[in-house]
Amino acid sequence: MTEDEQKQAAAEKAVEYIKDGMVVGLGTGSCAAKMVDLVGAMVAKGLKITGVPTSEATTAQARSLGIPVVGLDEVNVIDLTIDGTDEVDPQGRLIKGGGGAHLREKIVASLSDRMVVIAEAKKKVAQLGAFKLPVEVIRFAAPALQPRLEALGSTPTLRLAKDGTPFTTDEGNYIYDCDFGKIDEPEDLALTLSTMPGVVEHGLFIGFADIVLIGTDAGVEVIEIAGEPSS
Ligand SMILES: O=C(CO)[C@H](O)[C@H](O)COP(=O)(O)O
Repeated sequence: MTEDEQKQAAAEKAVEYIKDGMVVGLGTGSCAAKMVDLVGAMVAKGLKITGVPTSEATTAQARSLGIPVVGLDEVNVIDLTIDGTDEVDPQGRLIKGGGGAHLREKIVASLSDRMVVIAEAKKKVAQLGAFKLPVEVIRFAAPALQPRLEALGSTPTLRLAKDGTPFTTDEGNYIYDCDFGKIDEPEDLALTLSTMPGVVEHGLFIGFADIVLIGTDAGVEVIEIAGEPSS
């Protein structure tokens, strides 16, 4: 199976968790986009599914497919969120934010009854940290935060857009991609980053994933994660 086929297989398995009438958090990224396409096909067949998109890109995709989309002012409950990931470890801890949408993604996931994570096989890792941790920061604070992120043991690189200017998130912030090497204590790092003034959100998702679906050559691996508090 190619990576693309693995993503497609994981997305197809994920939409089996969607029932008629559900409010569904719609993730961001190439794997999530395949899931959104499938949700669009379900809506076209007559299922009543309402989407809560996690980015402007996903909002545009969902609207183009005829999926009714709402903001957080219009929903009380999000039944299920389906989203991709950049890394997932055996405890279901994630690094997200490769697409720069982890702020909205984490908010939507935190409001959801369940989070289903979908990915191709290479995203499953023994230990988090080969993927640089995205840390979204307020622009005003960016120059001051670079040395502070270095002091935590990382090499932070300001993410740039294709034109060489700083990449700006949907919320108008910057992102430092932080190379921490292997992350021994993700919970401690998550807490440290969350308490730094100027840091808006980091890409560590701990305690969010309920089910992880990994597309592999042997089919979709279904990993059920035992519940723990999220951070
Ligand atoms: O966190 C994300 C966006 O902020 C994505 O879910 C993550 O980057 C995975 O994307 P892809 O499926 O394209 O590899």
